Amino acid sequence: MTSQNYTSDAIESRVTPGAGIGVFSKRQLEADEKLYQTNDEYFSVIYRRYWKEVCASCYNYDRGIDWKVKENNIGLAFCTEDCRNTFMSKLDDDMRVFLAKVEEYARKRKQVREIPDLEDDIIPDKRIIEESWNDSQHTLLDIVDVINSEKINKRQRKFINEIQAAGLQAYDEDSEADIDSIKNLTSYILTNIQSPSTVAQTLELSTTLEPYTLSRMLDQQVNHYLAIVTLLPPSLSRFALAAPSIAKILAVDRSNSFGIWSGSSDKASAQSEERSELLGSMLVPSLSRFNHSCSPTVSKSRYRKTWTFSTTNTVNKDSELFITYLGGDESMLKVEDRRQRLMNGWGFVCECSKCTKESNKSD
Ligand SMILES: C[S@@+](CC[C@H](N)C(=O)[O-])C[C@H]1O[C@@H](n2cnc3c(N)ncnc32)[C@H](O)[C@@H]1O
Repeated sequence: MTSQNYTSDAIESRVTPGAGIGVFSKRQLEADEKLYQTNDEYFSVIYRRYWKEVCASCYNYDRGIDWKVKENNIGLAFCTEDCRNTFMSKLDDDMRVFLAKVEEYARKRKQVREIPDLEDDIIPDKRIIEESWNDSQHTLLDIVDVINSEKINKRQRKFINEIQAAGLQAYDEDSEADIDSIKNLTSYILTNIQSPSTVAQTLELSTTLEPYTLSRMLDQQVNHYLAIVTLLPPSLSRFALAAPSIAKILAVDRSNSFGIWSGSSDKASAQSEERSELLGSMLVPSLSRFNHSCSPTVSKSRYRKTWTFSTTNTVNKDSELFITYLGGDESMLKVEDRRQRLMNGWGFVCECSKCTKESNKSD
């Protein structure tokens, strides 16, 4: 068993053959049994396009209507004053300064017009990714030194300006994608300040997928991260995560995060997700030990920020429990197509009982 344990008397995490760690029943489970409900700390990002429509505190979304209660200087909106107070009470003055600086910095991205030549890009492999992040760790330590120096001299100012300028270089015509990346990386640091144990849990998760489809995205994320660290007030500089940890969290994020779909806010189902908009994403490490099966035994649903996991049928004691990583209609696909989607999206060959049975039949 690992620290990724569950408080429930019904389930626990255990090692499972071929797929790292999975979630198992500790006793016989009935159909429709609620297994786990969480409001745990997590990393999350509401995509820039939707920031005025999604309450940053409870994720309330009402058909795309803008919320009136706003904290403009940190780029967040709230459905009620209560939600604003709940959210803001968790931020001390230094955190507010940091988030306001990030918002100001992210807004500058919209003014960048220059699009680099996008030809001849490669997909970075594990070695290239590790080298890039490891190399950036030296720069990160230099930045932290500058932040903590009593008086910043001309040379140090120039160094910080260069780091910040590099973070604003466009890699995509869609400036909002860059802003989402800046905000997502900021949420890693914020979570490290507010809940270091969440970061520790996340670093324990396994993933089979690299987070980048192109090397310019890797460069850009390294540049974004270093620029964000320059914005930390001295008192918070010790919370800057080491660059290799950021690389790991990004990889886990890509294969473990749950989408925040507009349709699943008030009644969650795979079908409503299909028809709705993707408002953001959240990574909940305490829910990330469930492996995938194309014939799942557990369904997950979200009401605002609370996730509930329930059984779909009876489950014997000591059985592994599975959710599906695929959307509603995807479960109807042929085994080859399902496996391809899981390979593209999560980087593994699905060996679930349904795929194994169907692939034996088609051989
Ligand atoms: C959300 S995590 C699940 C927890 C993970 N097993 C762990 O040890 O942290 C997703 C990862 O689990 C593995 N996985 C999940 N379902 C699988 C399956 N049906 N077949 C093979 N590997 C699977 C893959 O490595 C995938 O990237």
